[in-house]
Amino acid sequence: MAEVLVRSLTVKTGHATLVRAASFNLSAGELVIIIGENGAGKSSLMRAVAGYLPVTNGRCLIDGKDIARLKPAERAKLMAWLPQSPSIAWPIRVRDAVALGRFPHGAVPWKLAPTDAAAIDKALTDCDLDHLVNRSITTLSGGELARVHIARALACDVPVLLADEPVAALDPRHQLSVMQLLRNMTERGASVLVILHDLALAARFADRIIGMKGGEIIIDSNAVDVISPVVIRELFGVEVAVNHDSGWPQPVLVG
Ligand SMILES: Nc1ncnc2c1ncn2[C@@H]1O[C@H](COP(=O)(O)OP(=O)(O)OP(=O)(O)O)[C@@H](O)[C@H]1O
Repeated sequence: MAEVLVRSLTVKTGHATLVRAASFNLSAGELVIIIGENGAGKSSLMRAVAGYLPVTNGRCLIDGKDIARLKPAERAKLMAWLPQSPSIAWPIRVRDAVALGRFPHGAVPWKLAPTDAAAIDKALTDCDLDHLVNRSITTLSGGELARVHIARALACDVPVLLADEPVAALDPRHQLSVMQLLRNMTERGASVLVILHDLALAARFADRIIGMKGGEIIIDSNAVDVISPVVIRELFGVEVAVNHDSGWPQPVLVG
């Protein structure tokens, strides 16, 4: 279990400010979802939290330790980051690609401890990849490959998971099952931060939703507060009607 505290985080590159004074908490057992228009700064914020983008001002702490000061090996034991467009350059088998997720625990694919093998097998099954374990990743469809990357992140089995649009390439059934997997992780105590463009999925699964615009956090609240016509108009410049019949706010584009 781990807690992430982000305080007044600013990221600048050249003359551009990608993230401006962002502050939020990600506690153990929480699923927090970031939404916002293209270019709002969501990925930049997540990359900075993950320690892969230099922070200009502010701090990002994990259990009180400054993430930027952690050695990569220490950080990898605490936090997994699934980028928006992950890539593995070699034509390796699906199972070996997922096994890469066990590197932070000292595993190598040709010498897996029983705990490593169990984590890999569970991630493969959870991501509906059992029938593809021996396929080369270069032969997979876009959605199948996306599920391999998600499985690799799940196999890390670390306290904090950051995932940048993990379900964008998935069909509705796999979108729901992956979001449910993330929810299950939080129920076991993990802290999960996800970027999503699907507002209905965000509303259904999030404990909190962070709305970003122009590099700033505009709102950080529950789904009912964020998925409202006023806030969605401010964040995205579109009109929505919101239906609450299913127990969570479901936005529908209107006009
Ligand atoms: N190295 C850079 N130099 C200049 N501008 C950059 C750089 N990296 C990112 N940006 C800009 O910063 C802004 C935020 O980018 P970011 O990738 O964080 O957006 P995002 O909210 O994740 O968008 P999307 O929904 O399209 O993935 C964008 O306008 C992008 O063009």
